[in-house]
Amino acid sequence: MRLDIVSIFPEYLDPLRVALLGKAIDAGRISVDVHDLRNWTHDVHRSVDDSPYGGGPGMVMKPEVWGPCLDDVCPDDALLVVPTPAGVPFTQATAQRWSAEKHLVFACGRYEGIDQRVFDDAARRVRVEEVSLGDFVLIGGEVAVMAMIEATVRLIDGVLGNPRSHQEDSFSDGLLEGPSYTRPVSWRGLDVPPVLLSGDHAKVAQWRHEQALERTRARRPDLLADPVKPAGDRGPDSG
Ligand SMILES: CN1CCN(Cc2ccc(Cn3ccc4ccc(-c5n[nH]c(N)c5C#N)cc43)cc2)CC1
Repeated sequence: MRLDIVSIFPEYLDPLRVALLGKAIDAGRISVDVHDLRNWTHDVHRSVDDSPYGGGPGMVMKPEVWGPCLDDVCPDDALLVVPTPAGVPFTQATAQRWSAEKHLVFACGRYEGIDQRVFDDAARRVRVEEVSLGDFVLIGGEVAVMAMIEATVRLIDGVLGNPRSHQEDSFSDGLLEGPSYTRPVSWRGLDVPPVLLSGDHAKVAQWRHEQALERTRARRPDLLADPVKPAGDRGPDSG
């Protein structure tokens, strides 16, 4: 998988080159190129933003800068991902779907966002997905992009040391995973649940499922509430 990321703070993406993702880059399983949007500016001040039409707070990022940048960075067969608070929710199913892509391009906005015409124009030749990391407001797209990339790339064969790790992810069976334990068997007066020491794999599996259900009921009843809702990713046409 090829990843291209555009930002006015390219150094913000440096953590992508650490640990497992760094190993995946070194192993050639993924390539990561980060582009400084200001390289596509035209003026001495290297301006990337301007006041919003119709008034309102803050500034909006200029189409005359983003357009030429995406013309250069995003080929027609890539998927262009735009993190935004107004996007379709990013979920494990989104990550699963994206993990099959050959080329992802991420547009990291700042200020109050990017002129909408940038994506309306891009959509004339590439697939565009405007996606939100969650119901909270960040200052820019970089943190969201790093989370989305990590969630997506870890699903690519060979990136995680233990392939079973993501096969038993939270959400993969629709439930939160239950508690985990390791040595020592007793710690500060707290003991590991005896069933985990029993060696009875069927009982361990049953107990873990019960714990997952109990935790999901307590913390995420919404995951259990609507059996009619489509189980997986509703994809880019979900409006
Ligand atoms: C008058 N209007 C003007 C717009 N604001 C909304 C608004 C728009 C952008 C920003 C800052 N920002 C800029 C680029 C960018 C990308 C992603 C995210 C982001 N935040 N939270 C997520 N889950 C995100 C993701 N993924 C935030 C971003 C902040 C607030 C309402 C009032």
